[in-house]
Amino acid sequence: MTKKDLTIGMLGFGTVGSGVATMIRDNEKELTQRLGVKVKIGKIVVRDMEKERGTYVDHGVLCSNVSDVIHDPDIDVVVEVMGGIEEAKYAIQESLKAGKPVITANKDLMAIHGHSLLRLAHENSCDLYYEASVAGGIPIIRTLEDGLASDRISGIMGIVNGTTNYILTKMKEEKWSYEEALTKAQELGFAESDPTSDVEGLDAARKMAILATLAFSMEVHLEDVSVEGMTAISTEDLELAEQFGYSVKMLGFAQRDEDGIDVSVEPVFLASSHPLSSVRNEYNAVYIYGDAVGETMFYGPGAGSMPTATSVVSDILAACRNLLLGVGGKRSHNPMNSRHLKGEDHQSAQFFHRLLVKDEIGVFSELTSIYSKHHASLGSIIQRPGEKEGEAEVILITHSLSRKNQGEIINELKASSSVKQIISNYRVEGGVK
Ligand SMILES: NC(=O)C1=CN([C@@H]2O[C@H](COP(=O)(O)OP(=O)(O)OC[C@H]3O[C@@H](n4cnc5c(N)ncnc54)[C@H](OP(=O)(O)O)[C@@H]3O)[C@@H](O)[C@H]2O)C=CC1
Ligand SMILES: N[C@@H](CC=O)C(=O)O
Ligand code: NA
Repeated sequence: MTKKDLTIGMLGFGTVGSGVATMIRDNEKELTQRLGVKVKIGKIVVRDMEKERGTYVDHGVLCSNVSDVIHDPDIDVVVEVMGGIEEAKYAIQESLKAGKPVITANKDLMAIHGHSLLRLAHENSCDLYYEASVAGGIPIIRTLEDGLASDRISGIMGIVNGTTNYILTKMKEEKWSYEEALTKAQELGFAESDPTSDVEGLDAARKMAILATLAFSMEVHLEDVSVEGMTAISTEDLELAEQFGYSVKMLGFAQRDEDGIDVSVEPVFLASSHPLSSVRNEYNAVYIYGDAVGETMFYGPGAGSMPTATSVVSDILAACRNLLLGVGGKRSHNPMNSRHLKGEDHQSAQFFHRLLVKDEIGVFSELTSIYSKHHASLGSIIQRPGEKEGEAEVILITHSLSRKNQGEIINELKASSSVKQIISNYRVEGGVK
């Protein structure tokens, strides 16, 4: 291909799209130097042509029809930053079929249709890059695809949703209510338009499915991720965690051993000494265990206009470079390992249980016999007076046990006449204190 300026067609001009346009304008010199040719935005598709735009844009480039971009022969690279599933999927498929490399920030789409879209990209000798879809400003996809490609990854633990980490930080440090913190996260623009997917863990689950696919070279699907949201976490739980040397974090896990893989998103009591415990506000961090490298951690902003644009524009550079060299779409999407999900009997973790029990002789020994019957040994067991006469609170931290056994313990505790309430039940990570 002879070297000419390259033209981007962008689908969407919201938080991310406007950051991309700003970066291409402000970093023009650096980008041109790195690529050897100039990159310019030729067209931008928006929904509302009349809307006031905070970022400068030549109104001649705005259009309202996706087809105006994907079928325009002058557009070399398509950037999908409009979000949603069906229309975005159609636009990406058509662009790839038309031989145009695509960059997307769309985690919702990649978590569901990523496998088929990546195959389509390879079949059409086009690149499909999606760095911004997980941990917006952290180059985590490149890290798994390239930086750690030589190693065998056995586990990932990550804070991959900025909204929930922001809420938990503000509830703990500023004593804000859950509602206040969520409203502020929405105002600051990190929460999804419907924040249910943030607080119920679905946004993090999508990101963990994408990361697990890359880490384990396996087709991990969104349905493979077990998800528990954060809405049941109380201020009391946060205080209690602190007293015991933990912080409460919404963590994504992807773990693999000889029994298979286990991918989850859940609220966790994380030891305060663990590096992920110090990740505050809307920041993201991904902790990766490789057999050879050992422990690594990648930290940075997980969302926001310019951090996310950094990943999108780096992807644009990579796609443009390949286009100029005529080597686009060479990376095949061909997971090496067949997917085998662990059953609950092979998924193990430690647990923190807080129970309200009758303050009577024999209750303590009944409790310990329930735990030992289900093969749970206890790291700590503490009894405190309850608020009412005749009640006591018991806090138990188990050693590692299977989720199956933990489920059986919970069922038995619920059925016991000595147990009035299971106040809280959390997975514990980072060592029993
Ligand atoms: N915001 C963030 O920090 C991050 C976002 N992402 C992902 O990036 C993508 C974009 O997010 P974000 O920029 O926040 O979203 P916004 O809602 O801010 O912007 C969406 C843009 O797309 C346009 N648009 C939406 N639907 C259509 C449609 N059907 N036809 C034409 N134009 C359309 C909108 O037009 P109009 O302006 O006229 O309304 C708007 O310009 C999403 O997939 C998101 O998950 C990923 C990482 C971080
Ligand atoms: N809602 C998401 C935005 C980025 O993916 C988050 O809070 O992390
Ligand atoms: Na990223």
